Amino acid sequence: MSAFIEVKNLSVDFDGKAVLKNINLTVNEGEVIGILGKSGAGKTILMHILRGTENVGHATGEVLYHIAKCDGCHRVEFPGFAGKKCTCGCGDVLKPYTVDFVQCGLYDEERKDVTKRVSIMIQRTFALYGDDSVLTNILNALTEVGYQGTDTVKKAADLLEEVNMSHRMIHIARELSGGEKQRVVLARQLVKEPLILLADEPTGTLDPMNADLVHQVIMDAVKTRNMSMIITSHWPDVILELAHKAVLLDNGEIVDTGDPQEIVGKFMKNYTGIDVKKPNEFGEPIIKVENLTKKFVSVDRGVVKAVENISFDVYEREIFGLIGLSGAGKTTTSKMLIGTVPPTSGSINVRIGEEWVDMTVPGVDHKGRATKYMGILYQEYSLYPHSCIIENLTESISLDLPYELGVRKAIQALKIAGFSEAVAKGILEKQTSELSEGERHRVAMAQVLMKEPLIVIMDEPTGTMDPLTRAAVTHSILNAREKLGETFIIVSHDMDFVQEVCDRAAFMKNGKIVSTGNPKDIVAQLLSEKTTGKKKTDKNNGDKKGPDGIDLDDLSEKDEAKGDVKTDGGCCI
Ligand SMILES: Nc1ncnc2c1ncn2[C@@H]1O[C@H](COP(=O)(O)OP(=O)(O)OP(=O)(O)O)[C@@H](O)[C@H]1O
Ligand SMILES: Nc1ncnc2c1ncn2[C@@H]1O[C@H](COP(=O)(O)OP(=O)(O)OP(=O)(O)O)[C@@H](O)[C@H]1O
Repeated sequence: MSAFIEVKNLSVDFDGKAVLKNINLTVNEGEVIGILGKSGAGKTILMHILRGTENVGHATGEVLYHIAKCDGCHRVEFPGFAGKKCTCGCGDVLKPYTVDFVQCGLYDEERKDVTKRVSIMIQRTFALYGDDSVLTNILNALTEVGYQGTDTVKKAADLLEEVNMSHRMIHIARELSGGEKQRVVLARQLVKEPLILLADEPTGTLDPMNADLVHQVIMDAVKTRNMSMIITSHWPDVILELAHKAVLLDNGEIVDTGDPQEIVGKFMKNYTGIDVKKPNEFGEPIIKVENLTKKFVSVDRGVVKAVENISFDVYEREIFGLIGLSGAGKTTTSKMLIGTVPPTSGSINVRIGEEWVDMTVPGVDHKGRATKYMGILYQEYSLYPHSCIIENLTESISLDLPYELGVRKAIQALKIAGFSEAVAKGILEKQTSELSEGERHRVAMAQVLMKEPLIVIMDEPTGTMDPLTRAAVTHSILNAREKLGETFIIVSHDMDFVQEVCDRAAFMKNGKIVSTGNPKDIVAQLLSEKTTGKKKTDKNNGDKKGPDGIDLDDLSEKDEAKGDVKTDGGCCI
């Protein structure tokens, strides 16, 4: 295998602050490299440098793409093709070239020839035309790369088949579930016939079953197309399953490279588990939910029963988990709890002090009396982009405190959200764009905590966290509960987190709560349903294992049966 990319002594800084330090890395033709590292380690910066379509900080060193290129049509192939006839059929012979992304200007043709064949999937961002159908999204992608074949529609259909999305061709993109969106993103990227796929946390916020489906289609594409891939994931299992070689990035430096098993072991060596004791007893009920139902009317799906007749109590100081596959009704439930989505029927009462507040009655004198003591971290959180971090944690959320007190509280809240004291102090004056995705997510968590809520609802709080950061946050949540007596409702796909942090959990399926109890038992129940339908991918041969594995199309039909698509445009009834 020839070296395709060689990164030599690459360093990147922003105004003198180093974020990548002396990186050396080789990616061979068809090789899959997994990058592990804590939040803020520099994974995304490295991916963007390799993508080569934007200037990222101030870079020194070399990022060499060894390629074979046709002088006539500018087609680029792996270096091993040098001396062979051009693959586009133009008749010219491919010649060896090396392009250095550090030296070469952003708009230089030689760089653009290479970046045309580099694809990226970015964490938490579904780069799709939301109002267009899935098919139109792929046709647009073909137009964008200048595809002029007479078989454009067939080509688009083939790509959708490759990512197992043939059954969703005419669906509107924004109405797809997260896992489906990610598969369409992949199809759009495959249009470029990439030599390398840069996958930055492609499945961070998906439930285990959808994450498996996405990994499977990514891996199948990598095998059948003989692409190289660099994948970052905070789930060590993903690296174990997909990568030939792993790299451990820490604080901008590569501290180890080698066999994925060995590197994952090193990454996890400081993971000590959680030693905060959970209490056996809680206070009186603080939330009472009875026969709660929410129906939406959707243009293409008619009436969707997002939540159907659920009842549960949450006790003061309890950490209560809501788990279930994508589309089960968890987010809708949490939005009804905080009062942003009105229920179709049923009741939600929240106790503030000695008084019960009916959350179904709007107005400051009704549900408003409770909502000011409740905080929610949305899955699709956002920060104020034109304010720095300390402003985001104070003025922007109308917290009127003397500056020094604001800073003190902000540092406390950032520590609960998993930042060390030194890092918390260091980021206060930074703009949100200067933080990594995981760091921004944890600032949003701190923003919720700044308002001293009695009840905290967190929707997918660990989606962007590596296991070590997650352990720090688990610790802090348990400590916060012990010291401050807060009550938490945690909606999560992260089964380890649910088991570690929650006192009790409810399993939601098709809008209903099917069981409530000890988090370990509830997680086991969800996972047993997942494994019944799981098909594994082997990184070495791409075969789909498991005679009992069910077909992807079967799974999709199940998704459809449970209404596994979101419709922002749907209205409430
Ligand atoms: N535009 C920027 N200006 C200054 N610093 C930045 C900028 N973008 C990122 N950084 C810093 O660079 C470091 C690495 O960021 P990066 O996004 O690569 O982290 P990451 O490993 O991908 O983390 P995560 O897992 O949280 O996404 C972080 O400390 C971040 O604060
Ligand atoms: N505004 C809406 N209009 C129409 N249908 C909706 C709307 N919001 C949610 N739904 C549907 O309700 C069902 C439950 O969605 P919900 O987001 O609550 O599930 P979830 O369990 O939180 O999923 P995820 O884990 O993917 O966030 C899904 O079928 C979803 O498509």
